[in-house]
Amino acid sequence: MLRGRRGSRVRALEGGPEEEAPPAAAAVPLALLPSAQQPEATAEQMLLRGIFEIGRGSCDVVLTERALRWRPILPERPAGDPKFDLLHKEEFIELKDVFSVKLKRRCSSKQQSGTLLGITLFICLKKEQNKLKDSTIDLINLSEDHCDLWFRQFKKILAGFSNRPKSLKIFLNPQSHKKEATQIYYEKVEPLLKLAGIKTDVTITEYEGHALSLLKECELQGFDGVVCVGGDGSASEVAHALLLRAQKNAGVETDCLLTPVRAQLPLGVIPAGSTNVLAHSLHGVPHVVTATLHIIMGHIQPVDVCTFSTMGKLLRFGFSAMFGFGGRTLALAEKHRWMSPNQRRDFAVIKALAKLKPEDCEISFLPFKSSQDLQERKAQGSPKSDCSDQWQMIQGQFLNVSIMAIPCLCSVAPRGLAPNTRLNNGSMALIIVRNTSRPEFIKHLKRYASVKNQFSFPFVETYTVEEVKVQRKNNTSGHNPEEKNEPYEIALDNSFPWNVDGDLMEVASDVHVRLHPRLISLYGGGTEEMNDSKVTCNCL
Ligand SMILES: Nc1ncnc2c1ncn2[C@@H]1O[C@H](COP(=O)(O)OP(=O)(O)OP(=O)(O)O)[C@@H](O)[C@H]1O
Repeated sequence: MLRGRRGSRVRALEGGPEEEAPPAAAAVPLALLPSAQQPEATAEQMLLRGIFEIGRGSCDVVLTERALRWRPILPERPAGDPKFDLLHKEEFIELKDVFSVKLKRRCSSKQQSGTLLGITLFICLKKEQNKLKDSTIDLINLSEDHCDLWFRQFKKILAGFSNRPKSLKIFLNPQSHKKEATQIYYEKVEPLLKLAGIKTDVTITEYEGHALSLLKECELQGFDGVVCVGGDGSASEVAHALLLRAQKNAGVETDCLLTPVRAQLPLGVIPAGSTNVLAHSLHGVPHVVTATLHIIMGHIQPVDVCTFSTMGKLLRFGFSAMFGFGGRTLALAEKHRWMSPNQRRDFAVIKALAKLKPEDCEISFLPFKSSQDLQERKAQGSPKSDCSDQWQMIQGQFLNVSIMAIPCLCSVAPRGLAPNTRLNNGSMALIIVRNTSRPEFIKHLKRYASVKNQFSFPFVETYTVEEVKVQRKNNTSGHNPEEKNEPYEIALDNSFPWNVDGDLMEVASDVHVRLHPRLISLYGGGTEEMNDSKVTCNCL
């Protein structure tokens, strides 16, 4: 059993912003508050008081609306004993960190339910670097009546957390990464969901696009959220499907989509793919138990989403995109699916570097206007819609262009591919890498893994934007007819692949990317800055 030090709170998770019960739940871990701000036990309404054995001794235990507090019961203070205060110090947990309660019984093969020993509380602990961990606290008391009273009170308190899901629709991609998603789900995720009393309905996807086609029609009434177990491709497909469904339900035309409606259900992402950029960005770490506990605790974050359209037609919803080097690397990796995920990623990076070529493009973008900027413009009498004058245009030869609504944390870029973007700051990062020599470009790529700024090169430009339009100019510069290439390589030389959330998107014409603030809610908690992350790409 994991327990806090004497005199301290068992260090548990801080609550998400939409945590509802108990009424006065704090958003900051209490242990971090100055002592004057910590809730006084006396100031809270006491619900129950009794004696339980916790750890090795009997304790005086008090349950209030927001915390469980206990103090060891010690004999009279011996005169001048300095250890007394230390031993007598109070410990506590906040109830918002409790996700399940069970009666604890001695296992017995003969009896159906063994002798009652007490109550077990299941709690969510915060570990280092954004990780969460489940743990237990045993409250030992052999009295059936006593335990029953406390057990019912804990159940009542847990039922008050209305933001926590009670029923989830799960999509699991058995082919993700090295085909371990099924094992991850049944060994690590399902036991925790069961413990928390969450009902599940699992669909194992059979082909690419399966989750999308099911989500068009399937009944979602009665579910509190949808969860995807897989990599970025799967998570993005489910997010896209939820948003399409929301437009259809609201009767919104998806062509010329200016203001899409929000997805109705929150999405949980359990990382089980080759790249887990979405889960990593959401939780600060691609950790299965952390992702599961955020879902169980009902921690929800609204997240910005982009629409990708061409000629007024919606292509898809997504969180991030790249073209140029990033698009070609993915296209090459997809052609070599038979290799292991790491092998094909390294192979594709090296091959794309060997055949590095710029895209001749015109990129127009609408710079991000903060609400303060807009108020100032309004005060000057210019409405928001009148923004044609603000579009800026860049033309040239670009080695790589990234358009990202989320920071895109991943193993090769622990601070993120777009570290200046947040999950819901209403803007996208536009990162443009102009044509340069291969060694200079490699230097820039290597910076993603280091603590140095990857953008401090004269050939890299970054913008904070709301909209981007990409127009590809005739591009024949890359293909040398004297080079002996495989047919797919010639096709790749002439194609214009986009990497949208790790999925290939081939588009013949111009692409319009527009940001939609807080369009979907994802299960996840706030993240701490990562500073000593390990980098796991060794191909450069
Ligand atoms: N049964 C299946 N067989 C083949 N492909 C599938 C199946 N189920 C889902 N897919 C598709 O596989 C694609 C990639 O899956 P996913 O993202 O989960 O794993 P990955 O490729 O290992 O990870 P990443 O996309 O993060 O690199 C998704 O676009 C999804 O639609």
